[in-house]
Amino acid sequence: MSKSKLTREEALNFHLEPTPGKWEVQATVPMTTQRDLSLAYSPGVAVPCEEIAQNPELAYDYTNKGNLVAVISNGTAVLGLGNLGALGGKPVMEGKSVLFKRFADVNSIDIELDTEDPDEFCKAVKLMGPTFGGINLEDIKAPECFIIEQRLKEEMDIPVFHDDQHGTAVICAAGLLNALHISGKKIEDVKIVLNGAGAAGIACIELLKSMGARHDNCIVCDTKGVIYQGRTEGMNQWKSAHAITTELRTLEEAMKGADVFLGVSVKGAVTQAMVEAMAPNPVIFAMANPDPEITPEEAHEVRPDAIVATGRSDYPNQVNNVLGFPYLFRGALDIHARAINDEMKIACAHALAQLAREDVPDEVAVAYGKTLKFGRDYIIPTPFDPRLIYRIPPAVAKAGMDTGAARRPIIDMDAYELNLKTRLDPTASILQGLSARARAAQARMIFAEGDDPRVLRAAVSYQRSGYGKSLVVGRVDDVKAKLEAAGLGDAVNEIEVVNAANTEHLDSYKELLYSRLQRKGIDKSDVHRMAARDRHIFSSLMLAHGHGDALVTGATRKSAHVMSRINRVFDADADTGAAGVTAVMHKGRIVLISDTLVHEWPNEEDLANIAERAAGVARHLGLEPRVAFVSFSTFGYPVSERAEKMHLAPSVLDRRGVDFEYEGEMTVDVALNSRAQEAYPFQRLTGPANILVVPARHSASISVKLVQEMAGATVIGPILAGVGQSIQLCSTGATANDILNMAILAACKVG
Ligand SMILES: NC(=O)C1=CN([C@@H]2O[C@H](COP(=O)(O)OP(=O)(O)OC[C@H]3O[C@@H](n4cnc5c(N)ncnc54)[C@H](OP(=O)(O)O)[C@@H]3O)[C@@H](O)[C@H]2O)C=CC1
Ligand SMILES: CC(=O)C(=O)O
Ligand SMILES: [Mg+2]
Repeated sequence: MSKSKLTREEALNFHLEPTPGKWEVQATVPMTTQRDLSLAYSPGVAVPCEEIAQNPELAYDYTNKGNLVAVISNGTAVLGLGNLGALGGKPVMEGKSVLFKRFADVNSIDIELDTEDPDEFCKAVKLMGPTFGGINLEDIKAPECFIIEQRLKEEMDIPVFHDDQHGTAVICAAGLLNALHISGKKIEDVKIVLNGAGAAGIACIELLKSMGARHDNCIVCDTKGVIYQGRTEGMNQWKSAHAITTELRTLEEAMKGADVFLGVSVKGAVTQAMVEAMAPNPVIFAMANPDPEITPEEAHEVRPDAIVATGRSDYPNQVNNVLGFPYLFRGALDIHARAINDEMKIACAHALAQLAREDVPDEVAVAYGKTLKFGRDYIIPTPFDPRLIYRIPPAVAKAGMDTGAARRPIIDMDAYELNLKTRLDPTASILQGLSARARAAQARMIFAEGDDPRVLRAAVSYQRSGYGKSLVVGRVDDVKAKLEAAGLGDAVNEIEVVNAANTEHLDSYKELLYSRLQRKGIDKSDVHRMAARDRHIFSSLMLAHGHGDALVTGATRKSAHVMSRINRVFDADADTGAAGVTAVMHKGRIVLISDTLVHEWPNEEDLANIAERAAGVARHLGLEPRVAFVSFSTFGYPVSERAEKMHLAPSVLDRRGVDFEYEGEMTVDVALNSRAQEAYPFQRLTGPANILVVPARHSASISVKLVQEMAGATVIGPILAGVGQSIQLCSTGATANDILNMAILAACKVG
């Protein structure tokens, strides 16, 4: 893991928490009552069973087959790491499964088969056919992968697709189309050197030849060097098909004057001298994972005119099959395809190439923290481009329908595209955007509770993920011991540990504190104790003096206690209009609830302030605010003294003339459900509310915790808004990852 700042510990922790591995199964139907049980299982389940037995096509309607893909491997070519065995490859296969879900809403499970025998492998996969809508073969070494895929394609009636072959080939072709366009060369004319004649290599060169590359212009190399006519060592029929008549014998010789280098071999297989010998404006796709054949830095050092791509996300131009397999299968599943054929793959390559040439939406620029424009450093869309989901599958589906691969053609392509737009979880892009903004902000983050191992892990992640400097308040020896116990011993030299004993600013901190508290019955010795011994106060003083840009605390003490300490230094209280806003995310929906932190029992003016604070947070998160003042009554019924302030709060906002939608009072179902809103045609919200202003802090806490515990919603916050300083409070049950998320919010100054 050379370039990125990921450490082995982080990689292991990521896989260990919150539960071992990377995914779990969830039911999509209610499973609560006796009746649910009778429907989901015996006797109700018998009905769809009988229907499907009569007409197998109905499995696409009554089971999850139509949106379920198996990622199947025997672990014989795990990335570029070699034969790690079936179990050794499982983390990669679990990873592919979650990528399917994240990028194309395809449900996927990984299956690791403990065999290197193609017959056994094929038999196992074929027998599983009824379960799945498609089979994604992964990380199976050549030449067995060719035999396996060919046989399964013949024997199965669902798409069988070896991702390392065709996924890679499709992305490589898309990137190459654009790279050649930029360097002003034609695919028919260029001399291509391919290093690696395995699964990925053979498929790449075949696809490029089918798109116009000339056989005699393509030199293929493997561990034995150039594959030439008459070579006998290390050969197989798939390599032979690409053998050429040539005197060249080594990769080094082949690279002289080459226009294009394609690497799907291993780390470091290419030297700077080889790259130096290439033709003007060379194209170098060093696609080996996790480390490329040559790094972009090394290539550019000797050839500044090169267009360089790798398989990694931490360099520009990520030529990686993650841009292909989710969308190829999405398109194929949506037409109940029998196969993914060449036309579908080529359509995918062209759609990807085309997308990269178009204007990049702002949200992508935000997510990557930089502007992307078609050119040498942007020849292929980035994996987080939100257009991929609605641009690539329609192209694939259409090609499948045009070539007879569809069992159920799509009639209305416009409706299909609209449907694809709604498939992705919007919360993922919100978090992604925040993370990019935090990275751009490079905030010096004060972590007040350096004696807590979760906080220390979050602080190390914050800094190592490139968000900025971590300033940890704690004792140096204690921090060191706790980092060592967490397996992060080397991080003690990276993060900065600050405390009253090692700061030169203690006197000015005390001065500020005294000036604020002298008329509140606090004397100088109290002030010394507070500044020197209370980490929340000490951290707040650091922030007040600009000795850090933002503060995260609250993981070790209840928020009321922490707020009282912060308020010694700042005015973060109800009188000054501060408010706590909690983001609740569930099933692709995000709702902000407020005030979850500051006001105990707000009046209508306070409620209007809270709405304004929450609207500000919503806009920071990229949401257009729609506020509902919620209660147990809707527009005055039932009449109740307790609901009156919720009834009056909208009129306070009317008076203020704010620039966002608001309405109330109403019950939560009316607020969140546009059907329920139809019963009140006069109401002014243009859709379901995304901000709920609740009557009191207890109802805020009850609502958040109820959806968290009952529905398993993801909760971020409370975000402290309206303080003028960036301070975020974690909950005492926060994990290291939750704390990191709060630091990211603090860095973005969301409050
Ligand atoms: N960026 C992306 O999206 C993808 C990247 N890859 C990467 O491509 C690489 C190969 O994967 P895959 O095709 O599945 O694996 P295979 O095992 O099927 O093939 C590996 C090929 O690389 C050749 N090779 C190994 N070492 C060298 C070397 N030093 N010089 C020249 N050739 C060498 C092998 O030669 P021989 O035949 O002589 O043994 C073989 O032909 C991996 O690094 C993988 O991570 C794969 C898929 C997608
Ligand atoms: C990306 C991928 O599939 C590989 O490196 O094997
Ligand atoms: Mg792979």
